Amino acid sequence: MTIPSPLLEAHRLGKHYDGFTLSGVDLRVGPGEVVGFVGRNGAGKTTTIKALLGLIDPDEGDGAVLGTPIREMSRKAGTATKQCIGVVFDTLAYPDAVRVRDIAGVMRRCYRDWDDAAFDGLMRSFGIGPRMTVGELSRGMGMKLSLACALAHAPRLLVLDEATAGLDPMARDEALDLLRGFVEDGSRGVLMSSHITSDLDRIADRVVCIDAGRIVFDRPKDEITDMMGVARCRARDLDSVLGSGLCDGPSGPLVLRREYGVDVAVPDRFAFAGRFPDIPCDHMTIDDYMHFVLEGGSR
Ligand SMILES: Nc1ncnc2c1ncn2[C@@H]1O[C@H](COP(=O)(O)OP(=O)(O)OP(=O)(O)O)[C@@H](O)[C@H]1O
Repeated sequence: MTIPSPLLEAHRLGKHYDGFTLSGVDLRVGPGEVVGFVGRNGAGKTTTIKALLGLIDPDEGDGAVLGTPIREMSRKAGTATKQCIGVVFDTLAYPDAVRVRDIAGVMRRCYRDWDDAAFDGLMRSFGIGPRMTVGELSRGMGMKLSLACALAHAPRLLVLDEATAGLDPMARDEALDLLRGFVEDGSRGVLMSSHITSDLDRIADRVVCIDAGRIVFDRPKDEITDMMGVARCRARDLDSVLGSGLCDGPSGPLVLRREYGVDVAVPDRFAFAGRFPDIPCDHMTIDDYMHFVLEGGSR
């Protein structure tokens, strides 16, 4: 089976700032994929995204977006590629006095494949009138405007940095449906950084976690949420649970000590339940798994 060319890829990407180093970052978004990019505040998500989009120069490594090398993204070769990328950061890039309809006017001139009907339809469904000014939009409405702009120029790749942060639960549902629909034909992809891991539980195909500038896991989401479990053990169960061989992850067992007992990450919760029917084993969320990887120990 041939692996389709990635829409976005980074190899050993690095960037040094005073007090922070991004190092050895590998990342890939394939056609048809929604990739969730998670990590604590200051872990390096935005730095990675900016390096991929040519907004900052990486010090090490390389990568490509829609086949264009990332070091070309800020040059002439990147201009055509940028026509095919939709980017949403968590801040609005438009001045307060500009009306929504005027933004569409500017976008129409910037993007070859800009689709007025798609933009108008999205704005209607988001409840944002064309005469509203940017200054009149709430944070969530601003996010919706950015998302509509990103989607209405028919991109092949969407890069979203905390784009669902300001949305209420209903609007988030709507935005997640749009993103799922966006990748449905199998040719387009989404890279989405988010602290709202429940959004990623719902729509991500893969989850990549960065910590202190390094990738700490890159796993299919279903492997975490469908297969893995959190065994709620008492201290006296620990030796038999860890000795069973049913809790060994890629780098050994992952254990989190709690006030009431010990949580153990379980790669296959069905096998665990068969062997230890009396020990409660909950399904794992992305949040749980991040806690295990970022804060857990081996015992
Ligand atoms: N231009 C810059 N100059 C110096 N340091 C910077 C610069 N940009 C980012 N940093 C530092 O790089 C680190 C990573 O920042 P980054 O914005 O990539 O984190 P993040 O994972 O996106 O965080 P958050 O979840 O809070 O948005 C931080 O310590 C930040 O202070």
